Amino acid sequence: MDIFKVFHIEAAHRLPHVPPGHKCARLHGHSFRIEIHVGGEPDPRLGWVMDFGDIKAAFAPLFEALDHRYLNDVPGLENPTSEQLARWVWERLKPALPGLSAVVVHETCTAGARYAGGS
Ligand SMILES: Nc1nc2c(c(=O)[nH]1)N=C([C@H](O)[C@H](O)COP(=O)(O)OP(=O)(O)OP(=O)(O)O)CN2
Ligand SMILES: [Zn+2]
Repeated sequence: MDIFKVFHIEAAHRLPHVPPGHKCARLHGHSFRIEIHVGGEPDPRLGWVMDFGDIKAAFAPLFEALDHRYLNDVPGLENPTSEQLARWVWERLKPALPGLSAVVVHETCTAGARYAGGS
């Protein structure tokens, strides 16, 4: 079973390593949608894998670090692509949320990245 909780983050960024003239070199912003997925078997009595509220509590420090920020200024996000953001969230959330199974970052309605550990 895989459960998920969705967070919305407003943030600005620019991509410093794109080719000359690429639009994403310019400062711009997104309403990022971040899905936090947790895997496991539902507890037989409670009927849930874990309380969605506990996912929210675990993600809270990261929400604070990302929401209404210039992502390039956040340590570890100097090149804030969707891929790097998904990995950044995973690495910081996994210790607090051992059942974490995937981090999905929607940068726009049509584009994003999914990270589930590994490469
Ligand atoms: N692999 C990646 N490619 C791009 C990333 C990224 O993080 N990983 N980021 C960008 C830009 O930040 C851009 O804001 C989003 O790109 P894009 O989907 O091209 O944005 P559009 O809104 O213009 O997309 P359309 O659906 O074509 O209108 C670029 N690439
Ligand atoms: Zn962008």
